[in-house]
Amino acid sequence: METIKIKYFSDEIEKLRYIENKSDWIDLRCAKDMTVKKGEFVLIPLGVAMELPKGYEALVVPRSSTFKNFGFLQVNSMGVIDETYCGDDDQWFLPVFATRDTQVKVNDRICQFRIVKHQPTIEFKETNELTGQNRGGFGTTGVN
Ligand SMILES: O=c1ccn([C@H]2C[C@H](O)[C@@H](COP(=O)(O)OP(=O)(O)OP(=O)(O)O)O2)c(=O)[nH]1
Repeated sequence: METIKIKYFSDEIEKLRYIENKSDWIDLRCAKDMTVKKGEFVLIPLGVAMELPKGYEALVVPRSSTFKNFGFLQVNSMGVIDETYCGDDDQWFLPVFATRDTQVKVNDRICQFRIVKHQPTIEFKETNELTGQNRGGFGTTGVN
């Protein structure tokens, strides 16, 4: 069990909950009503800032239903919340592109996150030749 210190920027959103036995990804909510025009890029405030456990970062992705419900595409594909993003004003945001005129309401569940451990320290060692077997190049295994 890990503990996350969390600050809410809105009284109108429900508190985050870890739900057991379903999916361990945790839903995040939109912190204000927003009307967005087709073709616009906006940062959706998620109404929370957190101090992640030491040695962890958080990954933010859309819910499966986000595109169907709102027509939003997450422009960075996956948000990475660094452990150092832990200040009092460090609210989490979801950067999105609206593919149609749309509305999102305060407290709507818009995306989800989980925490993951940092990768180990990595040293790059340059070589002129790799000894592994070639796979045939990018995208060569076909569709079946
Ligand atoms: O979808 C996202 C991605 C990032 N962040 C916050 C947390 C993260 O720690 C910080 C910086 O993100 P990142 O390092 O990916 O962005 P950058 O473009 O490299 O900006 P910076 O110069 O602030 O590092 O912004 C979000 O709130 N939502």
